[in-house]
Amino acid sequence: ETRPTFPIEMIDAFEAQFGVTEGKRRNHTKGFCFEGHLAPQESSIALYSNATMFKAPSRVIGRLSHSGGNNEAPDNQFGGVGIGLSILDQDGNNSRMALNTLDFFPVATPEAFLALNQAKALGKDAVAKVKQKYPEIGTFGAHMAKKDKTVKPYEDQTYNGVNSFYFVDEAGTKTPFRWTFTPTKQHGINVDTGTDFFFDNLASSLKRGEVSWDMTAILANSEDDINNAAVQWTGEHKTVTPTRLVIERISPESEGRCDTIVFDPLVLAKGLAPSDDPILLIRSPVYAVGAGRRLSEKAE
Ligand code: HEM
Repeated sequence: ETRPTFPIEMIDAFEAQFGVTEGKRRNHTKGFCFEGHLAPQESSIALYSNATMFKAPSRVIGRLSHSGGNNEAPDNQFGGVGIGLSILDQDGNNSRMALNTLDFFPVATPEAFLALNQAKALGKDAVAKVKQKYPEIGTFGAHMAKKDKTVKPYEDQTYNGVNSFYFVDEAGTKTPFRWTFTPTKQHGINVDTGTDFFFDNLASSLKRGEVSWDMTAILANSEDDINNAAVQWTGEHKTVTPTRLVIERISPESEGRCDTIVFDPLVLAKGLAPSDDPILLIRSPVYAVGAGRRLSEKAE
């Protein structure tokens, strides 16, 4: 149970850390829109989920973005990136997803994430204190230190759901899983690089061929921690790839259809359900508070 003011405190912490770009998102601020579709793949998904999006093609409006609240985040330096999807299936149901390039989350609870972000606005000493209180931040830091820091365009990234969800079948049986979107090929960097080349690179990749990801679900083993996003699932896992995300076209936010969409991961059609992961459950009200601020700035 989190206090009602938590989402406001969380958005205030992003604003203290990054400042405000009026009318823009408070996190994942820099990005652009795309449109595309989902193409169903493995019919064995019917064992786990009766979602329409896995049976018939769906339309997608999405957004690719840099993590963090810096609207000038450079494309030519390593950093986290993300993808948001708003999926309209053939029965008219809408589902939303937002994934990023983390292998697991730095903290297990909303309270720890708030403390970490408030500390980042204050400086190194404050962050060191938060790290002492939440040792999982150290585990995460050690993992990130070993990660390949090669700059990759949005279309070459693997995106992870980080939080767990459930597939739900016709009988209501639930199967816990985590998403991982794997690019079906590597496109590489094909344009001049600078602080802003991701849009042009994706435009060029689209001209050369299909830009797509296999949307693979990693099914939980019995010992996996479902409700703790700070714990990575390791070892052998059963997977199923119910569908493929295909990008058709991209547009700047000012011209695209994604800008007013809130990629709230709790908007889910039948066949999918959220886990009890507290990090997942807090995202919905936090994104809503952020959306309230940015959309009212636009309305002024
Ligand atoms: C407590 C944890 C988290 C907080 C407080 C948080 C906060 C936010 C906020 C404020 C936004 C902007 C929302 C908007 O204005 O519409 C955002 C966007 C986003 N978040 Fe999170 N987030 C959290 C966890 C996560 C996790 C675990 C993931 C991925 C696995 C994720 C992926 C994304 C992505 C991809 C976007 C951009 C979506 C778009 O293009 O609008 N976030 N987040």
